[in-house]
Amino acid sequence: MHGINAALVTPFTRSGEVDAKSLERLAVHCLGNGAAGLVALGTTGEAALLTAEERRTVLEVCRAVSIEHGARLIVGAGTMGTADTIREAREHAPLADALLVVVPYYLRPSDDGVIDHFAAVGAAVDVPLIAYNVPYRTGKPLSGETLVRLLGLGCVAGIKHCAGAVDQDTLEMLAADTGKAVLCGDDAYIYPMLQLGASGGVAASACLAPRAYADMADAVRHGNAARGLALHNALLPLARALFTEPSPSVLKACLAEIGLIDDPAVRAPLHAPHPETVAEALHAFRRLSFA
Ligand SMILES: O=C(O)C1=N[C@H](C(=O)O)C[C@H](O)C1
Repeated sequence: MHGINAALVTPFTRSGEVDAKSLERLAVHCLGNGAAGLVALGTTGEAALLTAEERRTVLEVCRAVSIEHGARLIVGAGTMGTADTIREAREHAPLADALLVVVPYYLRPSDDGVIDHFAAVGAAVDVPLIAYNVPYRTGKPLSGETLVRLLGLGCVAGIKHCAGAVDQDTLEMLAADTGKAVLCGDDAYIYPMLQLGASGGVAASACLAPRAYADMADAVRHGNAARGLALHNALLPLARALFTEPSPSVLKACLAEIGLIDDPAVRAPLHAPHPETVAEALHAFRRLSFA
C-alpha cells in the first residue's frame, strides 16, 4: 500500500443532493495526477452526515473510477458500536478493496475492547481492514503496544494513523516494523512519517494537489530526501490553511473555486468557511502550482 490515497470530499448540488458528476470529476483528477488510491466516506467525505442511499451513490461512483484506473478504493465504515460497524462493513465490503474502520469513539472502551472490535469486524467481512486511529477525534488514544497488537491481527492490513504528531507511541509502532501498512493520515506529517518507514498517506489535501503529494512520496521511496523535503515544505502552507477551519469546508471551497466540484456546500453542523481562510489556502495552492 505505497503512495498517496486521496481522501475525497462528497460534493453536493445546490439543492443538497450528492453530486455524482462532481465526485467523478474529482476522483478522475486525483487518479490521473498521481494518487495511488481513493478514500471514500472518510472524515473528509462527511460520511457521518450522509444517508445509507447517499453512501451507496458515493461508493458506486468511486468504484467505477477506481476500476477504470486500476487503483485501490478504501472505504470508510464504522461507528462506535461493534454490531452497527459490522452491519455497515458488510454493506460496503463488496465495493471496497479495504475498509477503513475507525477506532470506536466516544465510549472510550478499553484497549482490549478495541482489539476485540476489530477482530469481530474483520471476521464478518472478506476484505482487509485498515484501522483508523485518530485520537483527537475519537477520544480514545492507543498505546504503542496496542497499536502493534492491532497490526498483529490477521484481518488488519494496516493502519491510518493520525496522532497529530510524531509522538512516542507512533515511534514505537513504526520501530516494531510489523510488515503491515502504516498510512499517515495527518497531511502535514506524511513526509516525516514516510522517512520513518510509513508506507504511504491518506490526505484530503491531495484532492487539490495530488501530483505534489505523489511526487513527495515517490521521492522518499526512491531515496531522494532533498526533493521530498522541498515538496513537504512547499505543501505545508496548503495543508495548514485547509485545516484552519473544520475540514472539509475550506477544501470544498477551494475545489469549487478551481472548478473541480460545482458547489462548496458542507452539511450542518459544519459551516461555510471564512473567505480569508479560503483565500489563504488558494494562495498556498497557486504558489505550489508555480513552484
Ligand atoms: O478523510 C479522511 O479520512 C481524512 N482524515 C484525516 C482527518 O481528518 O482526521 C485527514 C486526512 O486528510 C483525510
